[in-house]
Amino acid sequence: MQDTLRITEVFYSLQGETRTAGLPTVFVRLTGCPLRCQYCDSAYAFNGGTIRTLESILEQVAGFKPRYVCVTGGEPLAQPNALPLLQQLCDAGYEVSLETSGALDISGVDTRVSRVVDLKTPGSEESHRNRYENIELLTGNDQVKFVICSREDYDWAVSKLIQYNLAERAGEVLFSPSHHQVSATDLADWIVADNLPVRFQLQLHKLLWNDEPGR
Ligand SMILES: C[S@@+](CC[C@H](N)C(=O)[O-])C[C@H]1O[C@@H](n2cnc3c(N)ncnc32)[C@H](O)[C@@H]1O
Ligand SMILES: Nc1nc2[nH]cc(C(=O)O)c2c(=O)[nH]1
Ligand code: SF4
Ligand SMILES: [Mg+2]
Repeated sequence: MQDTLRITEVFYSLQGETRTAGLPTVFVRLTGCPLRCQYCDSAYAFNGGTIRTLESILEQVAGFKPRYVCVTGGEPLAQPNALPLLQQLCDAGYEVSLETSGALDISGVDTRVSRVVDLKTPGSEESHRNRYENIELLTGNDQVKFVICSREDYDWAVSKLIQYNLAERAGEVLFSPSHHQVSATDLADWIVADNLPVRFQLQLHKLLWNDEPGR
């Protein structure tokens, strides 16, 4: 039996988020997620997908000749074979990032991978799933993201930033507005007013291509 993963899509686009925003990137979107964030823009990846061998995924990625590869979902870490996929992508020489909800243990992820851990805010309605043990594992190669739905979420994110000293612990702390749920301008103004050591980000792919899957 070969190693397999359930995959929703593999596509080439510009990275819309995180510290490599704007750079051409291959996305591997794994199917399935144990969470149900109220804002999820990738609910089409909850079900369906195709069972594929790691070999066939690596071959398709190689066809794009990328520098950057982003493994996302769904929740990638819900499939055990995400770990060998990440390792083999690193072995192939790509700069690899992983988007994860932080609800599952990140300790087995190859240390060459930039782990983008989304600390789920109360507004997501999944904050009870946060696995705070993950925070101690973060290094300067990793990123922490807050997707903010309201002023209350912003205040909560600031309290976690301070409590866990996240700006020192992680390479980047990202504050992103939940799409159309909070004013991006308000969020930007709050960050400036509070002189926060965080990076504001907008989902570039939504500005460029609205909300089409595979972009
Ligand atoms: C679709 S998730 C997949 C990876 C993983 N399940 C997670 O939540 O990090 C990728 C990123 O998109 C963010 N996201 C999803 N829907 C969003 C929305 N409506 N507005 C802003 N960010 C969103 C998530 O919070 C997460 O950081
Ligand atoms: N262009 C583009 N950039 C992205 N960065 C993270 C994405 C995701 O869905 O996880 C994503 C996506 O879906 N598209
Ligand atoms: S954890 Fe990620 S994929 Fe799962 S529901 Fe939340 S945003 Fe969507
Ligand atoms: Mg997306």
